[in-house]
Amino acid sequence: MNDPIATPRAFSASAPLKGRIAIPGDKSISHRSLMLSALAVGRSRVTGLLEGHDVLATAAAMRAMGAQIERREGGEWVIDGVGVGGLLQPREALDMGNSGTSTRLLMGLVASHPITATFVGDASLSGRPMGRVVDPLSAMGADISASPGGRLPLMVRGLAPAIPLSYRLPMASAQVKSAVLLAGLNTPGITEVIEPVPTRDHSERMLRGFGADLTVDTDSDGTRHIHIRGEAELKPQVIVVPGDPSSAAFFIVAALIVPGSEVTIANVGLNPTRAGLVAVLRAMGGDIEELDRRDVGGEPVADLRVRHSALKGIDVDPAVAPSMIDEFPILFVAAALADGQTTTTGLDELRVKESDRLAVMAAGLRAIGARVEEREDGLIIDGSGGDTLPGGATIAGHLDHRICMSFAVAGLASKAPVTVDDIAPVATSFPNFEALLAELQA
Ligand SMILES: O=C(O)C1=C[C@@H](OP(=O)(O)O)[C@@H](O)[C@H](O)C1
Ligand SMILES: C=C(OP(=O)(O)O)C(=O)O
Repeated sequence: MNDPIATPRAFSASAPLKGRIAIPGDKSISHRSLMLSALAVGRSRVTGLLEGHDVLATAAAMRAMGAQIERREGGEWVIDGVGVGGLLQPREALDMGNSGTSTRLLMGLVASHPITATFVGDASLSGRPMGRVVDPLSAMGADISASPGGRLPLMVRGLAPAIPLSYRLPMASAQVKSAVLLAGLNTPGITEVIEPVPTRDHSERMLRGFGADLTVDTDSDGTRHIHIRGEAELKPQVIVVPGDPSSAAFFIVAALIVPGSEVTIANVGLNPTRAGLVAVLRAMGGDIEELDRRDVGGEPVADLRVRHSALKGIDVDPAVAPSMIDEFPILFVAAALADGQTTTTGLDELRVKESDRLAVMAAGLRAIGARVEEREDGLIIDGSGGDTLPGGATIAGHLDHRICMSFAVAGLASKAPVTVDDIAPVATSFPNFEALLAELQA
């Protein structure tokens, strides 16, 4: 799915960013909208779906397993589901492209259906650990043969009826949680996921919205016990996908670090399990105002007005990490422009994303003149105090959209241009990133 010919792109010191933009739909909610609609009985309609490569990989896979999925003119998606238990054997390998979410959640779905599916992906995805879903899904009875190290390509032979499981998550991962809950959808009895550290809760909200019997009990120490009753019948839904806070993050930081900027980002999802970056940037002195807080599709949403701000370095509490796990690359850029030191810890999970985001961000920021120390589980960054960075380097994006966009934003506050070696990966999550940037620069 990635362009075999690299498309380098240079980003240079920017005039103030001004104006109002709307960012595309939330990637996590878009994946789940397609999967759950494809399992409902009847026709669902989705607007605001993110039409990035990752989500399109999910759409293609659900089609290959029997769902009818169509994009109508005007951007509405219409999905005719097969019903829980009704997924068909795909004829060919499911190409997951660059998408960890597609892979892990779909492995969960296949695990409790009487079908066999092979999962393949690009070079980045093929290096990422799948053992974290192989373990619980095998315990539910799926027969999974993975490549060495628990990697792709791998084959899942589902078991129906599967065996209900009570599973305590060994790492904070919404993908692993969701894989087990989705497997539980077609498993007789109650499947339980025990979540010691809360992660994004879109699966729970949406499963309930589709009519599944799902309950959450929280212990006094915050541990969540999520129960789903299997062999559920899902009812079709009309879904409006809110804007993706992980995409908004790039323009929030861009507006904060480019002098003279004032930008309004419309329709940003602010589910508390996703909104960590806004709180951290405010603690650094960022001027981020919430306008018109409202509810879109069962998720809190607001427009954000962001003005250029003098940022100061802080110690980021590792407890907020799961609520901003994909936003650390762009936070590191903000920290590189702040006054004083920013420390981050507890970020081991960043090493197994589309790239090793700690190593790649540390190397790239150093290459453009920032002062960065890489630790096992985080970065320590001594900021420039608001001065532009030297820039003038070409950054390897390692097939990681968030790395590419982070260095694009860094280029806007650098003396010499910052070149991203291949801009193509941005289309996995944010196809109109460059177009929106150009709008704000016009
Ligand atoms: O469930 C999801 O939609 C996601 C969960 C997170 O991954 P992990 O579960 O690996 O933390 C996140 O990084 C990813 O972009 C999307
Ligand atoms: C980690 C990410 O996605 P995925 O795991 O779905 O590839 C991301 O979008 O930053």
